[in-house]
Amino acid sequence: MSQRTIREVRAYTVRGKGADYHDQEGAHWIDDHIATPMAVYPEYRQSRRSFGLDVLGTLVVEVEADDGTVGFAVTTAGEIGAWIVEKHLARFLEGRAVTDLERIWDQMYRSTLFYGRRGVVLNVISGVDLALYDLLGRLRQEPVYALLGGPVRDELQFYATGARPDRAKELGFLGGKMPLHHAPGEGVEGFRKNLDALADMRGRVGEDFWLMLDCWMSLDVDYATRFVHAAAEHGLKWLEEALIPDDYWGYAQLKRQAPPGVLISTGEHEATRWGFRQLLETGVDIIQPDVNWCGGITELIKISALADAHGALVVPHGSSVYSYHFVVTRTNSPFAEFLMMHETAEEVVPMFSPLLLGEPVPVDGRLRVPETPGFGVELNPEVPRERPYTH
Ligand SMILES: C[C@H](O)[C@H](O)[C@@H](O)C(O)C(=O)O
Ligand SMILES: [Mg+2]
Repeated sequence: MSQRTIREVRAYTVRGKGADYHDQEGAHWIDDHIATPMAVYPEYRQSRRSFGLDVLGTLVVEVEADDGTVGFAVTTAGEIGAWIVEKHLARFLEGRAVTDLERIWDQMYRSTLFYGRRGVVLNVISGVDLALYDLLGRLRQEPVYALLGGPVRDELQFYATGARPDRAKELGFLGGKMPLHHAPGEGVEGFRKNLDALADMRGRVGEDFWLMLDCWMSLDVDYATRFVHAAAEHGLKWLEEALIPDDYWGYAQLKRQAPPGVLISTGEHEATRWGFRQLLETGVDIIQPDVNWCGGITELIKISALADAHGALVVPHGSSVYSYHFVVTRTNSPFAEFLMMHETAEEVVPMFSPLLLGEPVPVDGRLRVPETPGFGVELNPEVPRERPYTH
């Protein structure tokens, strides 16, 4: 490949499903009275959309090389993300070599420190970084996993996240992770209902199937400690994201107080090597960076190495093909998450459906990552998109 440069960067928005998988319409298990940090306010307990979980929508970043080859990626950042790409970040890419991944990442990060560091800005940086990897793969005619050192295993194995771990077992997954439904504000009755739901599912799936609970930042240390001890009796494999992401001290305390045998996991709302350094120092067992949000693959490489040195597993949150190409290259990521986006979590559907064409899904809980160049997916031309800003 002769030295290619980047000709143009473009940002588009898409509404409904796609990379913002919380942007669903109608009844869906992912918005059915799930415990959240907003559950301290009773009026926001039933629906996460009621407090705006779906406000961002999907961002599509396209990066075009000087020979017309286009790489792209999708993430959760919507119109605000499109503005950041077009009005701020494009300057660090256009005219640069397509191989300048480290310098471009570093300039995007340093130049946004005064309003960035985490959250939506890191979602956007991730989207740009992933689009660059996609472009590089397409230009070299190689899958992204080959750019990352090649696979360490022939296929991925998945656990499923959704309301129906019993169905996940029938579909061949390693385990099932359910949302916790009741937050501390729902009192003793809520605590009991949370435990009953776990006990009931344990009864349905039998003794050996992995069962995990996702608390989506809703608990406090006292509740989480009491709950994880009670849940250990029902063979809980891990308790996920029990506390708000900023409470590193709480995670350290929870890890110290948790019973041996139940793992403590977190990190889907954490970003960058510095955020994960703080998290790893708490002693948590599994970190769950989302490659669409934590800084992209350029940053996930660093986060993963840091986790390996701390003896922690890296099991990335969701993010479909963007995770699969990474997970298959790392021994400290022995399995992956599959988020069940089917309304009742009874069937396997592509996570970002209908936005991507060629998005692979696990069969019998397993997947051989396709060898197609880049991330191996295309944008579905039938999904309407808009370019709200230009530069
Ligand atoms: C099911 C959870 O509440 C979230 O919607 C999901 O994104 C998540 O936290 C996960 O781990 O998949
Ligand atoms: Mg989670």
